[in-house]
Amino acid sequence: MQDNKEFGNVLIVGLGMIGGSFAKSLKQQGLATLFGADRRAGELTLGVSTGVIDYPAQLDADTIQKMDIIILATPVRAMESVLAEIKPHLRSDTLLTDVGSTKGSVVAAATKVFGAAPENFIPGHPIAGAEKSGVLAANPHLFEKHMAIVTPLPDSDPELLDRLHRLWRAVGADVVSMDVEHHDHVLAASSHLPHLLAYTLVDTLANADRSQDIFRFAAGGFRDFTRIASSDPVMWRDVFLANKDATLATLDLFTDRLAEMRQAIVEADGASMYGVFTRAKSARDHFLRLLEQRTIGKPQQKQISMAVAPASAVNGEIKFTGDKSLSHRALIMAALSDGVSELGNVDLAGDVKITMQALRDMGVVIEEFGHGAVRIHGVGRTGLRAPIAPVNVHESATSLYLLLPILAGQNFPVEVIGEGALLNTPFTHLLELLTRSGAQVTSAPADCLPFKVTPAVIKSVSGELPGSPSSRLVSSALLLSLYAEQDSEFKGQIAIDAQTRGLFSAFGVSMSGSQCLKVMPSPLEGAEIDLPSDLQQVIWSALLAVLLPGSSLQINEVSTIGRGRLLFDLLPKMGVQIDWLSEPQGLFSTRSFKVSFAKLKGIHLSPAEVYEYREFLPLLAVAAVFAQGDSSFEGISQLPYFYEDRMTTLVDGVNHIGGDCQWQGGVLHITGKVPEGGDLDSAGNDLVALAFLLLSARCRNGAVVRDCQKILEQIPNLEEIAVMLGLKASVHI
Ligand SMILES: NC(=O)C1=CN([C@@H]2O[C@H](COP(=O)(O)OP(=O)(O)OC[C@H]3O[C@@H](n4cnc5c(N)ncnc54)[C@H](O)[C@@H]3O)[C@@H](O)[C@H]2O)C=CC1
Ligand SMILES: O=C(O)C(=O)Cc1ccc(O)cc1
Repeated sequence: MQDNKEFGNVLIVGLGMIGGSFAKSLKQQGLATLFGADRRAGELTLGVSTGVIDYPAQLDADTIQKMDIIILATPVRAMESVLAEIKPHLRSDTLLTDVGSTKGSVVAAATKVFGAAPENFIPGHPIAGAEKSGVLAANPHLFEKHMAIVTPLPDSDPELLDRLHRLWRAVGADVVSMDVEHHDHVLAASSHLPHLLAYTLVDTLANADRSQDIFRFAAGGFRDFTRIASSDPVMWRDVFLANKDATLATLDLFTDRLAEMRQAIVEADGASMYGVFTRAKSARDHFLRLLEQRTIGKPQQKQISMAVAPASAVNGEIKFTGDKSLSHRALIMAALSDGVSELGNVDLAGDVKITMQALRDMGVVIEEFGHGAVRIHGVGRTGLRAPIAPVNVHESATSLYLLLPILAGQNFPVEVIGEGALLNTPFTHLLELLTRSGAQVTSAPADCLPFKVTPAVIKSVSGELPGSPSSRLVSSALLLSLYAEQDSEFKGQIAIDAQTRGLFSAFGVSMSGSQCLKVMPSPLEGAEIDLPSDLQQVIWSALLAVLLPGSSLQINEVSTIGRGRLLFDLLPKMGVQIDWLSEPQGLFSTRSFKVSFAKLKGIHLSPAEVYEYREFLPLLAVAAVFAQGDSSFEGISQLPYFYEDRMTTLVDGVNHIGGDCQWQGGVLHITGKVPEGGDLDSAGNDLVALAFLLLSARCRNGAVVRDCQKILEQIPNLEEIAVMLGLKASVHI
């Protein structure tokens, strides 16, 4: 027997599917010498012959005393008698653990047997399994990319806890730690209740009249829903005997909801049913994506690049999905309205999905009809419902800026959490805006997420906004003003663009004044709005046509107010010729136009222009790279820091592939010059990536744009659009 293996001698008591899978993985990796004990001798014989264990064993003094690790893998109610057998011979430095599906009962059994749970006993539970049982179902890969929960007790030995973590990691699991009671409540809902429902459903139908036909014509749904009713009956009987209270609590909750569904059917209340189904569908879709990330590997860690070969010409006609920023805000305002809104051409990708999920979690019914058509059943300004879990804005700063002000105006407390880079971002200006208006928001240190929002009276949102406000901060202020007791008056820097005014007026909110803007809080009315094309994509494709000789591109339904003024004011100054094909129409003065190849001229942007067009600076800078003569952008350093970061990444990329951009005294100077091409790193910034794709199309040798995950999340059909326009772009993972 070798004892130089990392985990030494390991004994599995209960060599069934889970114990066998564990043993097989350790044995195949050569990490331990495996012993198996089972009350069924046949399982041990099979265990040896199929290479799951090295030796069959008894729970006698000789065996127990030479073990470094003992893992209990019997059904949970058998563990007490197994512990009693082991106790007399157990060494204090042997790690004693288990894999049982309930934890309170196992701790109670150990306490009963030992007087108090010993320091070397640390319970565990893999969240991986199958409806199979027995050692022949052992699968050494069962735990890979799944979670294993450990529930250390107050006196657990830290060194042995460390060994338990290493043990689970060795079989491929991600280890999480939680307390016993929490474990039993969470698992009662996520695992025990579904098994109870599956067993009961199959049993009900199997004994029903017409049961033959019910099973004969059972569609895929029945099979999916009831797979787990093939699980081991002894194991599951034990689970429900062992986790009685937590299972009853979740079962009662479910029974109440089922009764509500029954009532909805009695009353033919389609709206309620639809609400539950849409919420459940989107919650599950969202949850499945998270699960996929766990099992397939996290996509945000995958590097996605786009290679662009020098392109010839772009031609044809195109209409883009709706403006992202308007989509976000229109959804929120519709959700807060006292009626039903019909929105068309909404961009439902990327960050907008996160906002939508949060609204659904708070009781808003959103119907999707494809191609960006949605119907939203508004709940009124203060009609959101407290979500079951914290509101998660993931990595979307926009969702945070738009949701936080409306959460501040609700009458329930709520926690807001985020992920990734957002967790290290201070939101000082946003918090300042909210708290000085009377909102109650507390944050983690350094103004970072998570935030706790408690109900409070919003007094007024008046005054100057902190710093040189970002577009998001302006939106936060406007949304917050919907909750203010008094009219809000904005002064100074803040210029509310015509699109925003249009959006607010569509929902019945009036604004007056231009220098000193007043927002009168009032109930919102449901609206019918068709959103204009996304302006980033419009400007991107228009510049693509302008840069590539032989191009002629028609772009449909573009808003020509607000930032849409770019098309009238700024681009023509650079030599772009816009041929308007239709008269302005509707709320956003939407028009179609044609744009063709043109020789660009350098441009000088004042600080006011830089502020107004701050979201478009990366695209404008790339246009300047290909323009004749010099360009300069003043005042970038006075913008919120992330605009400057964005431009720094852009400038580094341009210079890296042979362009000529220089910062002098805070002014960005760009000398027109066609770069050679090469590698462009967008550092995960979506707008920089979009600008780099434009840059690549016209470089001498094409280029590869790195780190395109975010832009592909925001514009999922970007590759398709590029190909449709005639751009030679391809995605590489
Ligand atoms: N099946 C699953 O998907 C999962 C099960 N678990 C837990 O893992 C444990 C084992 O489950 P499975 O491997 O699925 O069951 P299994 O039925 O495949 O294996 C259990 C084994 O324990 C043996 N056994 C029963 N009483 C015994 C006793 N007093 N002394 C010695 N051996 C005894 C049985 O003969 C059998 O071989 C259970 O506690 C269960 O709650 C945890 C996660 C997933
Ligand atoms: O087969 C399935 O889908 C399961 O649900 C597996 C499972 C069963 C019991 C557990 O305690 C953990 C996982």
